[in-house]
Amino acid sequence: ALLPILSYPDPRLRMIATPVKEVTAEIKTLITDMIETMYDAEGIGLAASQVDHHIQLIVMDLSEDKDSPRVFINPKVTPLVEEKQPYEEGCLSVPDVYDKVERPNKVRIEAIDQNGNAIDEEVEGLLAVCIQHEIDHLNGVIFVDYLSRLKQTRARDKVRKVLKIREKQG
Ligand SMILES: O=C(O)C[C@@H](Cc1ccccc1)C(=O)SCC(=O)c1ccccc1
Ligand SMILES: [Zn+2]
Repeated sequence: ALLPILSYPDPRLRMIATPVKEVTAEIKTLITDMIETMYDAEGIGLAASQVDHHIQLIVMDLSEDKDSPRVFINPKVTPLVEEKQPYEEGCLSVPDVYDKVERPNKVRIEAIDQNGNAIDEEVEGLLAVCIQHEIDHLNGVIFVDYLSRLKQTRARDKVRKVLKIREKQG
């Protein structure tokens, strides 16, 4: 089922996600719904916080054909390089706002997948950028927090406008 995505500056986006103890049937259903919602919203990632479920769960799919979703539960990221690179980021909770954010672009990801198997990978590029963006969501951080006050104000105004247009479209 499609889930409603919370929009900036909704305070629920600032909640801290709790660790997943057991991958229950409910969580497996949530994973399916999040993947469907991510594709519908044309995103490459989605954190459970964005759909008002405050548990440490992320889904991502960077593939061309949108047919290889990845699930990260209780993810931990460790930078593997000192220097940070700028990358044009977007966010499904801040529609139509894109801006450069500096992040380490090579990281180690430790997590578990939906079957409880350990994930321990070194990734770089967009995958590294996206996983850090999603883990930020689990910690109540949104990419606009890294931008100037002026850009944050503009982002709030932009989201208000986009939501009004979407309401009219019904
Ligand atoms: O809000 C989210 O977490 C999803 C977000 C993930 C993300 C994209 C790009 C950089 C960092 C994190 C999106 O999918 S935004 C929309 C999108 O598909 C996109 C935007 C910019 C570059 C590539 C893809
Ligand atoms: Zn986001």
